[in-house]
Amino acid sequence: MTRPQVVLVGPMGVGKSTVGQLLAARLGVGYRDTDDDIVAEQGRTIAEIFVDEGEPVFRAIEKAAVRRALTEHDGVLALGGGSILDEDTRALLAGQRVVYLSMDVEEAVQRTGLNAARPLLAVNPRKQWRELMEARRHLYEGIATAVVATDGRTPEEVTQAALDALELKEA
Ligand SMILES: Nc1ncnc2c1ncn2[C@@H]1O[C@H](COP(=O)(O)OP(=O)(O)OP(=O)(O)O)[C@@H](O)[C@H]1O
Ligand SMILES: O=C(O)C1=C[C@@H](O)[C@@H](O)[C@H](O)C1
Ligand SMILES: [Mg+2]
Repeated sequence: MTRPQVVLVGPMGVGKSTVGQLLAARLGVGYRDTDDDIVAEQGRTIAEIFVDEGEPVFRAIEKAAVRRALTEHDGVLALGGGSILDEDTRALLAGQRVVYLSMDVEEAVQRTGLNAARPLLAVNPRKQWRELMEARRHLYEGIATAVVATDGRTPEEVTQAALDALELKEA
């Protein structure tokens, strides 16, 4: 069994995939993303899983995917934005190096826009994002080793801030 060097959490569109890949390159390790794992394993998009089977089934698939990735991957791991809703998943994250990437609502709307690939933001992105964050902010903060604000920062600046916050050295 192994464990990731860094786990990235945060809401949809905050830059987990973008920053995760930059961080992995800087650390000289691999990058993995549980949303990508789910799409590969299921052979369909996340939006399709939500439409075909509903959110509870997606969450069960996600929980298994996160558990697997946390024990298999030793690089940078980005989790789906809602994965921290699960209590068992939060327990697995205790003791790991977890970075919460944060942003405010205006930045969120700019980054996610009206992107139909994000089923939870499909109707009224600004209102839905605010509601999601009211329910989740304390969960992200509760499991984070470090909180890195991404507003007004380039992906490279966010990556540097994460390395600094974790006091990690580059490869
Ligand atoms: N620091 C940043 N500044 C500006 N734009 C950014 C930044 N980081 C990411 N982006 C842009 O925001 C969008 C979402 O980024 P990304 O896909 O990395 O987020 P994510 O957290 O992985 O989202 P998802 O929840 O869909 O997995 C992309 O278009 C990306 O280019
Ligand atoms: O925040 C969420 O609940 C989600 C985030 C994405 O990463 C995907 O896992 C999916 O769109 C759900
Ligand atoms: Mg992503």
